[in-house]
Amino acid sequence: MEKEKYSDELNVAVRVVHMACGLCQKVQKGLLGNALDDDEVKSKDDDSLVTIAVTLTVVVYAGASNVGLVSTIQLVCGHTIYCDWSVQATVSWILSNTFGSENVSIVAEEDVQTLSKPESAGLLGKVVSTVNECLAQASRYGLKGPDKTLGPSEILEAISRCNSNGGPLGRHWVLDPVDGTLGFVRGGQYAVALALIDNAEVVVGVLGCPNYHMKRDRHNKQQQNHISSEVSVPSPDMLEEGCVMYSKKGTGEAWVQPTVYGDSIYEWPNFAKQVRVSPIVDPALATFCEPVERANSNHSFAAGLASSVGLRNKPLRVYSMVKYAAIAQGDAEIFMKFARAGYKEKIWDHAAGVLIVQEAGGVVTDAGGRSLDFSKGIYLESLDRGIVACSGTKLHEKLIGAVYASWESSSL
Ligand SMILES: Nc1ncnc2c1ncn2[C@@H]1O[C@H](COP(=O)(O)OS(=O)(=O)O)[C@@H](OP(=O)(O)O)[C@H]1O
Ligand SMILES: [Mg+2]
Ligand SMILES: [Mg+2]
Ligand SMILES: [Mg+2]
Repeated sequence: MEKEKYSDELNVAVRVVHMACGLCQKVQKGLLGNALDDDEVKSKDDDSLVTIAVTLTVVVYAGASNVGLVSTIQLVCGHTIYCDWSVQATVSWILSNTFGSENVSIVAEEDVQTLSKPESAGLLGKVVSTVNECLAQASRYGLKGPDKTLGPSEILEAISRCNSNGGPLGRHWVLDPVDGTLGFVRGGQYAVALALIDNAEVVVGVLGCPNYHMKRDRHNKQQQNHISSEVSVPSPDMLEEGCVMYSKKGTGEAWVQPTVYGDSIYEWPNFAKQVRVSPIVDPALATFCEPVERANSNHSFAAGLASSVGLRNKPLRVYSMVKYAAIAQGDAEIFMKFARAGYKEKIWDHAAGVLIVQEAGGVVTDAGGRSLDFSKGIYLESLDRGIVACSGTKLHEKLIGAVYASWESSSL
């Protein structure tokens, strides 16, 4: 692939995901209010994950009447939904405005059905003001925002323009405006995921992880800037909590930047640091991550595989595509997801993360060892049982072998 191919797309995608992370962080802060103090924010010993320890649910239950509980739950749902729509509108508007709406096909998670109803006027008002506030920051990221404030119909139009079904031919942007909804409302991990698919191949992947920090590395010699010619590199001790990870197909490289919004010490133009998967090949030293909710992945099947290949560490349960980011920067070696039979995985839940892990040196396949097929529309059709992402081929082969063996023995 020529070096410059998809550079403009990557450039814009990284910037708009940075903007969207700022939007989400503001909404999440509003959602959690002032209930969380600094000492409630826990860092793991290895500094790999930052997790807010007190979930919103606990905050709600502590001293709420049933009426209060119901209204708080409604508030939580409202916040989540308006954040998703706001990000989708923002990304859609920027992509269409930059590349021309006639050239842009976007496959995204949200639609405008609920938002267009008369009873959703209040919610729509919030989305409109949130999007305009975010787009007003566009120039800070080197992007062009609208000349005047967008009205409700323009915002609805931007959201509903993301109604492409993708497919095997041509270019399609793929967007999950907020992935890991539960993580978002619980003050934990979530991601903004944007990818570009060209003729069924993921060619650009960007993962915004507002609560996940880049690996601290005092002696990193590979700080570079792909997004701008100027760059400011502050002291590595002062790293903020959020990051944006990105990659372009065929480069063999994946990069991470700290987020720049809010109180961040960073400013655009931002610096970038290369990420690489973990070198660990011994299963006894490896860590696997998986979805938090049992409803989303079969924890006991994953535990069986883990023990049969000799994994000893406890699983790292993390919301959202941050799991792919964790593999890409070497915080964990394996990600497994085995949804219940009948559930069909959607392309926006994986496209960006898969490319980033692969370009950072990892391997991602279905549980039968086949590549994921992004050519069949919004679903990963014919996915064999689940997804297995590893930091390298040795661990991957062991896990796929274990899936095969467990299947054989269960069908005896
Ligand atoms: N039943 C079922 N099985 C498997 N997967 C499902 C299921 N239902 C939903 N989803 C999709 O999973 C996305 C969230 O995945 P996570 O890894 O964050 O799950 S978890 O909350 O940590 O358990 C989630 O993405 P978001 O909706 O963007 O949060 C869904 O697309
Ligand atoms: Mg999702
Ligand atoms: Mg989502
Ligand atoms: Mg969802």
